[in-house]
Amino acid sequence: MTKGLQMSKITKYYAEGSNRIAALDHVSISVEPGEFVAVVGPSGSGKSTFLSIAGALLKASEGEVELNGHHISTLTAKELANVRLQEIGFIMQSSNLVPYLNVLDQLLIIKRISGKVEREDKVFATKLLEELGLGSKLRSFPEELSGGEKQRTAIARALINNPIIILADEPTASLDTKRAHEVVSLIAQEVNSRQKAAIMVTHDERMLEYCDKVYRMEDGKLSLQQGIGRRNRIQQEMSSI
Ligand SMILES: Nc1ncnc2c1ncn2[C@@H]1O[C@H](COP(=O)(O)OP(=O)(O)OP(=O)(O)O)[C@@H](O)[C@H]1O
Repeated sequence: MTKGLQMSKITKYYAEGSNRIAALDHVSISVEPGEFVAVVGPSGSGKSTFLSIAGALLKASEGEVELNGHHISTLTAKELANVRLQEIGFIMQSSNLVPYLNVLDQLLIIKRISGKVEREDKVFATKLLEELGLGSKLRSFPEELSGGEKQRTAIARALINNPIIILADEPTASLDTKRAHEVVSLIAQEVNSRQKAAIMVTHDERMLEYCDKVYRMEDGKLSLQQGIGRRNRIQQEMSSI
């Protein structure tokens, strides 16, 4: 069984008048538990389409998506909604927090949607928030948080259901350089310590140093960028010894 996320020969067509355009063209990628992958590429190259298919928000026209060895391409809408809730953690450009919920409740609402909130859920959520440096902000509302704190809450929310994969769409778009580094290094740390598979779409070249591999999307085609990314760098250093 393949762990993590596997996408095989994914093609996505959109109708454009009487024509169809291939927004994704035979895209294949495998992301293992504990692996943090970046996807870069110009506007319109297919990154959002790719992330939507990886996140079970959009169906591929062709190809297979496997999450921890389970094919998700054949699931019903209801089953897909469940996969999104239980197995995928999303971190978006702006944190998308619910304005009238405090930081702790931002996490517990996710638990409430998936069932009953148990005492251990509260303990887990509190520990997670403390680990992400939000221990003193449990009762704060989004308007009382800095941009970095909002994104850290969003990271905690993405982790609360112990998902298989984390998908981050431009998570640093609304942050200054210092906060951007803090947020992406935290994602990298959590991905590593919790052994999550993670994909981050980014325009920010400075964030690539935290990623194990960097892929480039160009005209719907995805290719691995050699020589960039942490894992590549470690391999290069080892081979030069
Ligand atoms: N719903 C849609 N209907 C038709 N065409 C679409 C649709 N969504 C995206 N496209 C087209 O598919 C291609 C890929 O779009 P996509 O949004 O995936 O690119 P992107 O790399 O995420 O761009 P950006 O960085 O600007 O967000 C583009 O040519 C776009 O115009």
